[in-house]
Amino acid sequence: MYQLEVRNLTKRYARHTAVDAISFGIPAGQCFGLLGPNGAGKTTTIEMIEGITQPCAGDILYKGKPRDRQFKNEVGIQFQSTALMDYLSVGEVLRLFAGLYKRRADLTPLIELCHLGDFVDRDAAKLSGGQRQRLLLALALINDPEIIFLDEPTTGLDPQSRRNFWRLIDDIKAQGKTVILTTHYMDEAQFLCDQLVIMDKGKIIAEGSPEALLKHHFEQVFVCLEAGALDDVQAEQFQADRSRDQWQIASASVETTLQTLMTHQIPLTSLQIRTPTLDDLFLKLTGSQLRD
Ligand SMILES: Nc1ncnc2c1ncn2[C@@H]1O[C@H](COP(=O)(O)OP(=O)(O)OP(=O)(O)O)[C@@H](O)[C@H]1O
Repeated sequence: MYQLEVRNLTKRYARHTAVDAISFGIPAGQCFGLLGPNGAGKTTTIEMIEGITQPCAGDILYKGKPRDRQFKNEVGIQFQSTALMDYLSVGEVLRLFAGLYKRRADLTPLIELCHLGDFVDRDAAKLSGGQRQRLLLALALINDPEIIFLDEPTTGLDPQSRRNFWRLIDDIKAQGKTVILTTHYMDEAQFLCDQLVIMDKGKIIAEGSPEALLKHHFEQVFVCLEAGALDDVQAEQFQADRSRDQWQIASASVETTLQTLMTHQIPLTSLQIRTPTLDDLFLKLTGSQLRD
């Protein structure tokens, strides 16, 4: 049985269908990702599951039953901000929120888990972006939830803070909690998620583990050369695609491709070999880049 399941979940706004009869199931203890470009319907989906937005149609089941008080007690939601943070210290915010719940996590290990020990007495309003996200994460964990929802948790963070946050999510997963996140970063999805649903225009266009999805959709790797390495005639001959400032040749056999390039005396000094990513998958499925 899935810990959480949605069936034919649908949300319409006027004539626009933001989420179009999608179904998926999430086993306990996994990191489940909703991946897709802006406007795909990720936030609407997650907000319907959280109970913030009312679906137009479809079912949401928690442990096999419609969501009830138990669901409310056992989930944690990471919000983008809380107004209280402007007036209180980190420790005060945590204690205040802890007081709102019957079921609650022990604060000392929670502060340690979220690396907030050095900031307990600091004004929450004075935290950096990464520290602030860690406090919001700690607040989502304050009722010791079984499932935690994170909506675009690393948007706006610098690369180092993003990586630190990913490690933190791994630690939360190691405690057996289910993590449900939305993201439009394919590297984030690839690093964190056990299972993915890729959405576009309100529909699911692919689902599975990142590894299985890539294996299923790609037999090739990409042989990449700088833009000046091929002229247009050669590019057509090698069926090379222009991607940013590179030529990209999809190759089922790197040896054969390299031999052919050498036979045609193509300069190989800029050569790079790249395995397909979820960005490539999205491009293949929709004809557009995940991030535009
Ligand atoms: N309250 C609303 N009223 C009308 N349309 C809405 C409303 N909320 C969302 N939409 C529309 O529904 C679609 C899906 O939006 P949603 O925010 O779920 O996408 P998303 O995948 O989370 O995108 P992003 O990554 O930009 O947050 C978009 O076209 C959006 O404009």
